[in-house]
Amino acid sequence: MNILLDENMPYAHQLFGRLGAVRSLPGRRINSAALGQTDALMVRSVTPVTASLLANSAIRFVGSATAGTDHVDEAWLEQAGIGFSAAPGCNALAVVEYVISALLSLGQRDDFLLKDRTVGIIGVGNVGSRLNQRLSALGVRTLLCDPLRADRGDEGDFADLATLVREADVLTFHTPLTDQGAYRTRHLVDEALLACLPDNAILINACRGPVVDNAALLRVLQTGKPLSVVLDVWEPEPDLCLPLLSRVSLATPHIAGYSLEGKARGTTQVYDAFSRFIGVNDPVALDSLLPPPAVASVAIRGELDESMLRQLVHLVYDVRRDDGMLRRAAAAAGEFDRLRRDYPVRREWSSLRVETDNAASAALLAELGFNAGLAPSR
Ligand SMILES: NC(=O)C1=CN([C@@H]2O[C@H](COP(=O)(O)OP(=O)(O)OC[C@H]3O[C@@H](n4cnc5c(N)ncnc54)[C@H](O)[C@@H]3O)[C@@H](O)[C@H]2O)C=CC1
Ligand SMILES: O=C(O)C(=O)[C@H](O)COP(=O)(O)O
Repeated sequence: MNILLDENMPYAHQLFGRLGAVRSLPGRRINSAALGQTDALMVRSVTPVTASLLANSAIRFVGSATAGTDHVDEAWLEQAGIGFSAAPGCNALAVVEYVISALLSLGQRDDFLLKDRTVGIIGVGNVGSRLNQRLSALGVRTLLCDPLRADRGDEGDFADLATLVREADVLTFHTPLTDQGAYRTRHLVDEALLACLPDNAILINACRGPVVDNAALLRVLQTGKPLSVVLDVWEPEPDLCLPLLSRVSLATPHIAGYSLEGKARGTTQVYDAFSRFIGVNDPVALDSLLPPPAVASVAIRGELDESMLRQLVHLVYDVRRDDGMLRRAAAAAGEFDRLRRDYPVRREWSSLRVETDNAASAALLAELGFNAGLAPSR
């Protein structure tokens, strides 16, 4: 069995090596000539998986260690009889932690409390629903927009996008990138929507670059309209529009989902799916792979306020580090992908043990996903 891997998949050599001969390549260099006699291909989001890649290949299975699947022609794979699995939800918590870090950072910069803001979440799937749960635990008012779920009759209070634009202080987008049908998301944020945003609104895109019309966004920012913009994803990638970069509040190189846990879960989910596909029963426990975190525990006292929460959140992950990294490197060719390839180890909140002497704080921290414990006060 010959297996070709995207090089940006932690633990993949170790795991897929149990099933066959493995080699890896940068995702953007995986093309039909590179496939040779490969039987199974494991990609991330930068490799378009289409008929032109696979039509004359021996590939029987494709895994994508990502939540998004807009790079994969799933209909073609199905009619070609090629197995496929993505990794739904693998990095949802990482994106949530990215968004909350961004909001707490902007709150510190602009002197507002998150709990006084209304956050509109567009796309209430794996990321959006977890973001809603954590923000609600923090007492933040949220408004939810997911017309597919609303039309399906899912439980929940769903509003339309126009309501969120009117009523929310923050709009954060967590939809797939789609081009067809009533729910298409390409350029969901266009010039008309941007014009309707109230002054001082916060716009976050951590899903796919083209969900926001980047040229329209630049034009609006150039007029001096006061907006705070957080962009993790760009239109197009890996090319960066430097004038846009210079006008956004936080800019990162498509790493919102790049916690070690998130990337490792992506690998294990496609490993489990491929194992099942070839009839091997060898499930992998994520915890058996992960190293201990650099910062393992911390003790706090008293009631948790937003400033203390910000410090805890940023002890684990601070989006401003990645913003600085991108701004320092952005002008040079190839840096967007290099920053992603050499991304430093980043852990999720669950990796931090927080001991507190306050029962309410312990309960809140546990609800937020920290490894919280109540310690007797001394
Ligand atoms: N920046 C990053 O590193 C990451 C980006 N992503 C992107 O974020 C997207 C969302 O991730 P998940 O929540 O895991 O996906 P998901 O598939 O669990 O949820 C997506 C939700 O968006 C909804 N939706 C679809 N069209 C919509 C529309 N027109 N308006 C409002 N809602 C709509 C769907 O009904 C679904 O509930 C992924 O498709 C991927 O493209 C995901 C993970 C990491
Ligand atoms: O899972 C997704 O969807 C993502 O956007 C990934 O976090 C992106 O990572 P790469 O596939 O570009 O390494």
